Amino acid sequence: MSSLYSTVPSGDAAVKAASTLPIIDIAPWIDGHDHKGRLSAAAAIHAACLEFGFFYLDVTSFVSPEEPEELSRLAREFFALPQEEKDKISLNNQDHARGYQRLRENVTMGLADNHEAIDFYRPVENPDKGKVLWGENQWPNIPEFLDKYEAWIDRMKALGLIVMHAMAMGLGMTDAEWEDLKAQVDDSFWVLRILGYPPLPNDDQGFSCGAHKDYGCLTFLWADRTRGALQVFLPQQFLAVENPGSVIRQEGIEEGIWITVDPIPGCIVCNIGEMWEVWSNGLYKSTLHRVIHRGSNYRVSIPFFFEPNFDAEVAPLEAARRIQRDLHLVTESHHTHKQVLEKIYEPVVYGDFLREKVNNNFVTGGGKYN
Ligand SMILES: O=C(O)CCC(=O)C(=O)O
Ligand SMILES: [Fe+2]
Repeated sequence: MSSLYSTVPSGDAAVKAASTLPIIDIAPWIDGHDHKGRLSAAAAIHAACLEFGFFYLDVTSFVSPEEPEELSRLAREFFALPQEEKDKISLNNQDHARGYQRLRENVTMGLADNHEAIDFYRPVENPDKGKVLWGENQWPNIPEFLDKYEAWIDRMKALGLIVMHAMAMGLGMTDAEWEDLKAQVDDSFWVLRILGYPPLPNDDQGFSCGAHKDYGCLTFLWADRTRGALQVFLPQQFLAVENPGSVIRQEGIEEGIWITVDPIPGCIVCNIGEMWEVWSNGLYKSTLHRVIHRGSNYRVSIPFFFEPNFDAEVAPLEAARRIQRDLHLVTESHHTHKQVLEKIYEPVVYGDFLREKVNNNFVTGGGKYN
């Protein structure tokens, strides 16, 4: 059910091929009767969240392979249009969040990201483009674009609830606790992003997408076959035993290494965002990742961000606290665990957190990933 996968080394000296991200098959959660299968998928997700904050989800039982291929074809058709055509759905026409963003318009930590993108958010009642995040989505005028993407959004929303349920089981939540958590995500304020990456020139020291953590709940990333582009940061603590010689010191962040996470047919890459850090009271960490695409092709990726409801009050879950207390009993003398136990994450209302983030980025001229 869970297997190991080694990624291929990229040319970048700071990247080592040490990836062992698990592949977790969601099938038992699609067919209703395999309780044991569900439990072991839930346990595998729990282990992956403790260790990496990233894993592959095998979705062959849930998504037909042609579906995302078709989305990618539609995305390429849009990105191949003349600039003036693309600018007709610019996010500046709307609430500065929904719409098309030009190549290098997004800035992460002071550097322009070498990608273009279209963003869609959950539609709102009474849209008002003068209000942060409260405008209307702008769809390209390409036959079938809207229908195919809406079908994908519905599918990813359903997957979001499935993975959340599996995570609740992985944390040992009771049915009642799961119902409470479900009520925070059953009207997800989702985001769909369609990203287009021309190759980053060799002499460009920037990034296709700078290092960031996702800020929400769950990210489901479908990407085309391009290899060596997406990189995930693994802190040293998880690598020390396996491969002590390969740890690269990183200035400004923890020690660790960047691994490449290549696409696997039939799988999407799943990672957890900062809201899961709060729910799990830091038991799960959302992980830094970035994109460096230096190949010769135009890369397309389509992340779907399954987020909490806009008004969800996200606070540490009792189930995570139970696990932390158990850990504490096992390792009572261990200083780090004492600190973990004492630190309680501040609750946040997801919509307030998101609004602040978007506002700040707008004021500072920063980007989505700052
Ligand atoms: O394009 C990718 O592979 C990753 C994009 C990403 O991390 C994001 O949009 O948050
Ligand atoms: Fe991301």
